[in-house]
Amino acid sequence: MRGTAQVPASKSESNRALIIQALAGGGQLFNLSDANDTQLMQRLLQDPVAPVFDAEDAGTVMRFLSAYLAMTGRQAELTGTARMQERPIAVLVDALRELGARIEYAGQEGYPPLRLLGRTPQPATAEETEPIELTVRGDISSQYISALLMIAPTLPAGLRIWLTGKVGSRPYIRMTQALMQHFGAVCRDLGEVLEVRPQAYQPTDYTVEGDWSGASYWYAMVALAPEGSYLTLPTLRRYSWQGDQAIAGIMAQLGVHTEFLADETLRLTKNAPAARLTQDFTDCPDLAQTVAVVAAALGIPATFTGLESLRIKETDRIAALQTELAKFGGALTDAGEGRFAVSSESFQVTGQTVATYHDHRMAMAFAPLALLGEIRIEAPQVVRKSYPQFWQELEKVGFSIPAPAV
Ligand SMILES: O=C(O)C1=C[C@@H](OP(=O)(O)O)[C@@H](O)[C@H](O)C1
Ligand SMILES: C=C(OP(=O)(O)O)C(=O)O
Repeated sequence: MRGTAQVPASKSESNRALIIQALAGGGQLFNLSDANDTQLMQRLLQDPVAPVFDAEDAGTVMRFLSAYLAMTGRQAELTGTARMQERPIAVLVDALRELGARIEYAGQEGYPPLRLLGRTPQPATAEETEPIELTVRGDISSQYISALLMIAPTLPAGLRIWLTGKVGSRPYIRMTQALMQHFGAVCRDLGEVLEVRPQAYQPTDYTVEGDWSGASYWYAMVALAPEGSYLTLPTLRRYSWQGDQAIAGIMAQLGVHTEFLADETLRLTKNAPAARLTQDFTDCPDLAQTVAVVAAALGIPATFTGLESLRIKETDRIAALQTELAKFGGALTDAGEGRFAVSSESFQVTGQTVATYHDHRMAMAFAPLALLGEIRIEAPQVVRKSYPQFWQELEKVGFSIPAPAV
């Protein structure tokens, strides 16, 4: 395999930039993602009177818009797919209520859909200058914290958030802070405490970086490709705000060498892999599926930790991985105390059909197995959530993807 693959623009950066741009009242955004999650955010933000906002299956849209709409005092219903209605949101709703938002659950308590009923302005604190203090758990989703941080500069006295529990996806919180800062709003990060003073966002231009989570599938392909393979990936930065840049270090152990030919041109080449892998995914949960499939396919025994949030994403990703890996002779076994073992016995790719469970990452994580044999992917259009051009890019580097026989 040799060639150049285009990765999409980061949907995480895009969706933050869109919310902050709306709060800043201007600034131009370049290289916005064509992901459905971003298209959706853009559309919904442009509709000032919609009575119902449908976030579909986009976690960032659901969480960031809840905070944005609630704090701008809008009255509307916020809903999503059947799966979105199983993804918890109580931590964010509780916090927004403390900030004066009136929110009801339209269905099950603690889950979307939400009914936003407007906002009672916060009673001034004794000292007008003291920020409102919130305690927010960080062990369910970092998106609640990002959502609160982005609206924090608009609060009359700002916000101080005390984080409790094991904070997962921390780099996404740092990405939020970096984008806020880019638009002129400072967030003090004291580890357990995040503090934002009232500030005005400045309309500023921003060019979104390529998506490192999307790049992970290309790393996987190089890991499974024959000796002498290489790939070039444009738009990825040496100094990224995305925690999923961790894929470079992880894949170094699975035999992929990363080199920047220029600041935004990445070259991946094939190397010898290590004998085993131990990896904590607390900071980068979206990489777990990619790495699990590669380790199993290469027969490299691996121990994974930090997978707690996988069960509440687009699907239960642990169950989905277990079922699908088993079709090839791979396994993801719960070893207790938060540890999972990836193993495989005579891993073989012989035309199996992979179910995707409405999860873009299931489709993309298993696609690289096509380097080892024929494989069928069910509902391949799921990739539109984050990487609509994924299959076309595969064809460009030489994969043959015949239309399925009906
Ligand atoms: O803030 C973000 O852009 C994201 C945060 C992560 O979610 P959690 O914080 O729920 O782990 C990640 O899995 C998701 O794909 C995108
Ligand atoms: C978990 C994901 O997205 P979200 O939570 O934003 O739906 C993802 O893209 O893998």
